[in-house]
Amino acid sequence: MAEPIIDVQSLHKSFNGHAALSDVSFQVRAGEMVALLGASGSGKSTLLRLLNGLHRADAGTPSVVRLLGQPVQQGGRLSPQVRALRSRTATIFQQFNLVDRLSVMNNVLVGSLHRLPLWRTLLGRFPASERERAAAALHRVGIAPCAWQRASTLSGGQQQRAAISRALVQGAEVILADEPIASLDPDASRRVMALLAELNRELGVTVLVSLHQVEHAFASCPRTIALRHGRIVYDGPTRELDANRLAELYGSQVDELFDPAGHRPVAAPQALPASEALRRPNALDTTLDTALAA
Ligand SMILES: Nc1ncnc2c1ncn2[C@@H]1O[C@H](COP(=O)(O)OP(=O)(O)OP(=O)(O)O)[C@@H](O)[C@H]1O
Repeated sequence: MAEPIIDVQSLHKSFNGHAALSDVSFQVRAGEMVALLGASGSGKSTLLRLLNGLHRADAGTPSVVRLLGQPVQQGGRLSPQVRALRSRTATIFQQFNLVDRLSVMNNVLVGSLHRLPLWRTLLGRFPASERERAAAALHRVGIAPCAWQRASTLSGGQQQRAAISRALVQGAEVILADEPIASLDPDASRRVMALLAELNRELGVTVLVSLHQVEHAFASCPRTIALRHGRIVYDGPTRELDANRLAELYGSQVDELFDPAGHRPVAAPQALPASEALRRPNALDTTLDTALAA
């Protein structure tokens, strides 16, 4: 069987002597879409940050993280491959992490920086192939008409779709999404989750997405890994996580895992007309270097 694309063994992480994660082990295979479910403080963000090397596990523990068959860290020491692995892995954050005053197009082009020579990135001169790739990504996520707007003028759902386009332009093989819908309204949440599921299904991108609410795991993720107080309490088919099972696993915290609006089916992302982006000249690209350097 193929090597897992995410491989976590006996992961331990504490902050100021308090365990945030204890003995966490799991594997994710290429092409899976997995929900990381848990109430507030259960360790979801900490785990995702350990996966991309933004946190180190506790020194002296047997903690191992491997991504795409390469080591990220072991026993609290980062591997030299971390930077290279980050270019093959995209992290999507709750707060989108776009540069507000750059156009959506230029934010998305940031995904291509790891492929380009420094002089091009400093001059903001992106090759036509990268611009076409960015325009296609914006079209795919349904926000092509917004390509030349400032990122700050987009709605939360549109900003999150821009962040996902950046991951597409990057060519990420794995998307680690840290509560990507936590600040979105229900409709935008469903569309963003449907989009992640579409990319997983159609492009084979492996997705690990942390979620507060089980409804979204049901709608989009065949498998759920549930965390409670920093430990895995369930790892299996999402469909087997009924209300009784969740109550058993989470006790009084269970209410946090249900959307008060209830379970509704996920809408397919709306297909919008082709981008004007392909027709636009380079004019705004020159602002990119200044903004990135600031
Ligand atoms: N940088 C930090 N310094 C100190 N404690 C931290 C830090 N980051 C996380 N923690 C603690 O680790 C535990 C797990 O936090 P984490 O943010 O990973 O949980 P979470 O499941 O992502 O929560 P939420 O859903 O609220 O974002 C919590 O007790 C939190 O207070």
